[in-house]
Amino acid sequence: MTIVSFAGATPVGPSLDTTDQQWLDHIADEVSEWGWLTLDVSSRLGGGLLAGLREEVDRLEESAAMARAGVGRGTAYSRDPSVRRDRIAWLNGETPAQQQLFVFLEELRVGLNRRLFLGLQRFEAHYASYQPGDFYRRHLDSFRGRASRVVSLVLYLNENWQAGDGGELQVFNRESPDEICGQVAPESGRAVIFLSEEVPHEVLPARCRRHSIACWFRQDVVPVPLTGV
Ligand SMILES: O=C(O)CCC(=O)C(=O)O
Ligand SMILES: [Fe+2]
Repeated sequence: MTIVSFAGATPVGPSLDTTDQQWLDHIADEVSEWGWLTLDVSSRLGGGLLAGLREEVDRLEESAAMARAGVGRGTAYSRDPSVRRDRIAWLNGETPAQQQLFVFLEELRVGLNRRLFLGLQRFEAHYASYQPGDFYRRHLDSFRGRASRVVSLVLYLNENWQAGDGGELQVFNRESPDEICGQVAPESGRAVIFLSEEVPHEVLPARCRRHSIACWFRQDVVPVPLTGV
């Protein structure tokens, strides 16, 4: 697995205009109030970039470059198909589409740090592909106190997703985790942002092929070794 860092390469913060600042204010407010939010990022990313990312994941899938995803890390890592069934490919930031996406993610990293003092150092991102019947059972993206994944962002890439196509992201209340507080359809250009350690979530079984990019903003510069911890 390749974990890609992209920290500090583009000095985007000071050049953002008022609209960008208000947009970042809104994200930070919702994250601190509720722990999560959904956003339409299609106009920010542009149809060309979304199409470019879609083409990349299609190509990766066709060339069998996507591998079954696992859960946990170190000795706790397992590929348990009763928990998750998607296939993934890590982004390396080398293609023009990925570079453009990384500029956007970097803006968010800096913007969230300025507003919420989260100390986010870098991000990592992978494409995910769910085939009909695939799901990802309820989970948190990070264990509290590991200072690893702190903020999660999922960007959906599916055009013309219909109500019966399944594959919604079901989000649970961070205060009372049995309470469902939202269902997000994985439509192209929609993103969901949430606190990795706090907000339980699950991907309901998809009935059509479902593509997304999952990103995590992390507090560590390099992963902390798990042995002896
Ligand atoms: O694709 C989604 O909606 C969420 C995926 C997810 O929870 C994960 O990869 O950790
Ligand atoms: Fe997750």
